[in-house]
Amino acid sequence: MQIKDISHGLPFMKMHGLGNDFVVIDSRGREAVTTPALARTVGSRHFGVGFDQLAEIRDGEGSDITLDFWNSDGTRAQACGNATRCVAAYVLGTDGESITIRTVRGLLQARRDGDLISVNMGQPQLDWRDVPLARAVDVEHLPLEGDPVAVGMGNPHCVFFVDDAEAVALTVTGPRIEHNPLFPEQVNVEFAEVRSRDEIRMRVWERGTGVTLACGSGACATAVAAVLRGLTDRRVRMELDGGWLTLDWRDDGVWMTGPTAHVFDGLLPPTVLEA
Ligand SMILES: N[C@H](CCC[C@H](N)C(=O)O)C(=O)O
Repeated sequence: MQIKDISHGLPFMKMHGLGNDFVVIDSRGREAVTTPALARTVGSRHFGVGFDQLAEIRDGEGSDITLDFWNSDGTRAQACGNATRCVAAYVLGTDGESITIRTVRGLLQARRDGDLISVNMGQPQLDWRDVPLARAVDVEHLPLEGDPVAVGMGNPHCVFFVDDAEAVALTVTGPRIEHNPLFPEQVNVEFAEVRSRDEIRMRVWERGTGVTLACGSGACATAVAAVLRGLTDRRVRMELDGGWLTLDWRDDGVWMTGPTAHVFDGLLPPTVLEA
């Protein structure tokens, strides 16, 4: 798919991890093409292809590949766990075992795990400046109703522990928290119901996108928050609206394991490059 001449159309792949869906553009060997306007145009579910995130693959920088993430509102995301796993599956092909991926957040490692793909999403950021938060507060107990935990996974997350995740009004509470002034770069919002020491049910409102069926970095942040609160062990299974992930907070970072799917290959008209 590494096509250099894109004057007649821009090839893309539609992929998803647990229903968290992506347009993937392989720009290795040429200039990157994504702009905020292109992301918004292609990201519209009415007027474009539609996606939760766009992932653009670029040549590696001391890594096998470099990966940039965009939300459907045209903003950048520093991390996207599910897209990282999908792109890893594509680059690994049938024979590859392990690759390194440069992202804004640093160098990530992904590897095949049977039919699944695992990625090390790195260590969580637990200093308020790194999340980032607007002022010095206890990240384990934010001064917000519901007593949430703030966790950075390259991107910011705010994790609420609730009795019943199904009962949460995601579209009401999500945007309210996303735009709370405590989060200068806005925030992804997770609602987690702890079922046992090794199982969590989680639902998510994503910054710049809205309700999605799953969020990999959000799943990592939720697993970390649950460990910090003493609610679960370091390895948990997590049920999201779109399926299951396994999270394991190890000495070298938070590993996330789950399925990936390639849906179809397509060609965007050259006009998207003028947007
Ligand atoms: N779905 C992604 C996260 C997107 C995060 C994005 N909404 C942001 O602005 O940080 C994941 O699997 O990690």
